[in-house]
Amino acid sequence: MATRIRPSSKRCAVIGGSGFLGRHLVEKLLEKGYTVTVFDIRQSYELPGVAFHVGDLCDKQALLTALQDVSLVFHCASPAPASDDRALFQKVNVDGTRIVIQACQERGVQKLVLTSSASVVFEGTDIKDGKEELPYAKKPIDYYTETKIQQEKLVLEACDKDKGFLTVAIRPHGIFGPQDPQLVPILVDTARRGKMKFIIGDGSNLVDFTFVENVVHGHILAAEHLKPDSPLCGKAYHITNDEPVRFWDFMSQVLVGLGYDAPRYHLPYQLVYGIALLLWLVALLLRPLVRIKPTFTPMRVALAGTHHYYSCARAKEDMGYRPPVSLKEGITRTVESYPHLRKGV
Ligand SMILES: NC(=O)C1=CN([C@@H]2O[C@H](COP(=O)(O)OP(=O)(O)OC[C@H]3O[C@@H](n4cnc5c(N)ncnc54)[C@H](OP(=O)(O)O)[C@@H]3O)[C@@H](O)[C@H]2O)C=CC1
Ligand SMILES: CC(C)CCC[C@@H](C)[C@H]1CC[C@H]2C3=C(CC[C@]12C)[C@@]1(C)CCC(=O)C[C@@H]1CC3
Repeated sequence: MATRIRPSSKRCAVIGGSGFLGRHLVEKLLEKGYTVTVFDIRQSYELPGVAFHVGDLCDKQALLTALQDVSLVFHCASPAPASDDRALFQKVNVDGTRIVIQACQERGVQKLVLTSSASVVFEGTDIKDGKEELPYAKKPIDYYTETKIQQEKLVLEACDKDKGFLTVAIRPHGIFGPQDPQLVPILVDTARRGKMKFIIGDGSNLVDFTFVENVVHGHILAAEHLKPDSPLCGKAYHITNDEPVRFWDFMSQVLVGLGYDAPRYHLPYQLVYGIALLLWLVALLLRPLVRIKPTFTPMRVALAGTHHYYSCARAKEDMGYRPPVSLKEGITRTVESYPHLRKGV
């Protein structure tokens, strides 16, 4: 009987490798001596030593081609939460992830590391030092989160030590850092439109913002600790900066760092949430006629006005995780990376 030669454990693929987190992950993997294939719906950069495969992860044949001789797969592709497209989230995050699992199994991939999200347990009300044991949200805050829950379940349930296919899910929260197309750009855009004057609630709510390099570190540690006899198999792990911060202090530090004023005036949380809900309903009703994208969505108001921070004790215990970059340093490096978003530029 012919013996199957297993590909080197340092041959990996990053699905979603053209995105914000994916690109940082690819750069770190290269630095650590991995051979990297990127599979993404678009190619956003070129790097020596990286093989790009442009394709949709819902296309199994394209994935099978990209995953040839790969032993480790990172899956960090997703439509952007802001797209708010229910059918697309279902197609990519759920049906597409099923296809990713099948393709990995058919190609003899040994390890699959999924980028999930800590929001899979968030229902819009306070979470303080949340552990992984919290149940999945029964009422997820949006379609994106609803499909991230299904995606995580699919990947963790696929873990099969007997078949030599091991899976783990990383749940980051509030990723920020250089090249992020969402957090800082949204914030600056809101400030430039004069809408960053208000603090929703009393401003004391604590949140995790996680520097992108720490999230990358968590992914690589998880991949390297994922073995048949390790506790990681089929489990989810919070990866944070382990420094919960007041949501409005974080926003203010970024804004002030870029030359804008920090928000000052307080608005009652329930009032703003109610208005956001109303606007969302109006936008939904008008959708067949016109597409409106309100700044204050109920999801954003909930994120801005509640506590949501998570314990990463399990990652510390099982894989020796410690965040390498402090929040202060992360904010400084992030602010410096956006010279074009400074006030007056
Ligand atoms: N950013 C954050 O704060 C958090 C992110 N996450 C998770 O981390 C992961 C990475 O997020 P982030 O880097 O911010 O997101 P990005 O949007 O920057 O990266 C995702 C990448 O996946 C690509 N992609 C989308 N659909 C497909 C598809 N059908 N086939 C192949 N590629 C596709 C995107 O292309 P395109 O841009 O063209 O759509 C993009 O290049 C996601 O799974 C997200 O859910 C979890 C918690 C927090
Ligand atoms: C999961 C969180 C820790 C990370 C949140 C990322 C984004 C959802 C946020 C980035 C910029 C934020 C923002 C608001 C809400 C949350 C963000 C979109 C507001 C809309 C909140 C209400 C305001 O006063 C304006 C804010 C603009 C920036």
